[in-house]
Amino acid sequence: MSGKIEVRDFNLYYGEHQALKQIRLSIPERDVTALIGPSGCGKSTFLRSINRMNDLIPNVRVEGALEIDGVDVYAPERDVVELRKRVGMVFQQPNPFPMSIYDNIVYGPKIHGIKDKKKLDEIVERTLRQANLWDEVKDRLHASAMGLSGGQQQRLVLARVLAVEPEIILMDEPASALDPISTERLEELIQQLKREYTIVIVTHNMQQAARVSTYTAFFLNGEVVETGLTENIFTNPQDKRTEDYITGRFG
Ligand SMILES: Nc1ncnc2c1ncn2[C@@H]1O[C@H](COP(=O)(O)OP(=O)(O)OP(=O)(O)O)[C@@H](O)[C@H]1O
Repeated sequence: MSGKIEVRDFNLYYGEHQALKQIRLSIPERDVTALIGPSGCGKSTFLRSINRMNDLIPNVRVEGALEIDGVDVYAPERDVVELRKRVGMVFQQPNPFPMSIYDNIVYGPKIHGIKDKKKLDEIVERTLRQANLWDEVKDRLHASAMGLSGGQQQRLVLARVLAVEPEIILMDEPASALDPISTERLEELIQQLKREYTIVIVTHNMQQAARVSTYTAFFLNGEVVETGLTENIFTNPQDKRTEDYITGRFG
């Protein structure tokens, strides 16, 4: 069975420096895949390759195949705007736009041509409910998003991503700037969202990977060393390097 995202012999270079080496990975649909590994091993680079965020960095070159639903993300005819609509992204630091909660969410749908006020209102309520934020903000939708707590901002960013109806959500250490309670809420949310979305999450926190993901890929020095069911990776790793990393011998 092929995955939602299929990666074969994928290489990425920053100028002369090869940051990803012969990546082979199959990422299943409607589930959570965690990318783990020590700092600098290429996790974020790989994540950004999926929605071509690396295109924004000069001198980046890629080789090999990275496909979503069997279509190459790097094909010359690929529409990058449409790609980023299908593949949303949440970063380490919550990054709401400096505008109201409401305007943050309708920003994407408006760009994609939705103008009807009733439809926009529906999108705001639906996505804030999906992000478990509605009850906390429903009385202040027109207040600035900058007044929300960090944890609320991260859920708002997620609602903003959901507003353009993506299929895949990429998360780059989404909880690393959050307190433990906000982290727990975000992890619960990831569990809910995986029924509908394909989620790929980079995390430094191995307990978090174990809690939220079904599949894990272990990266080291730009390569995928091992990939499989999270419980197998954590309890019965096949590669000595995976074992050394998950038992805390390095990284
Ligand atoms: N914009 C860039 N220009 C040049 N080299 C880069 C750039 N971004 C990352 N790199 C290099 O690519 C390699 C992989 O970095 P990347 O950030 O993907 O690793 P990571 O596993 O996500 O690390 P961390 O966990 O610290 O975020 C590193 O050697 C890094 O220095």
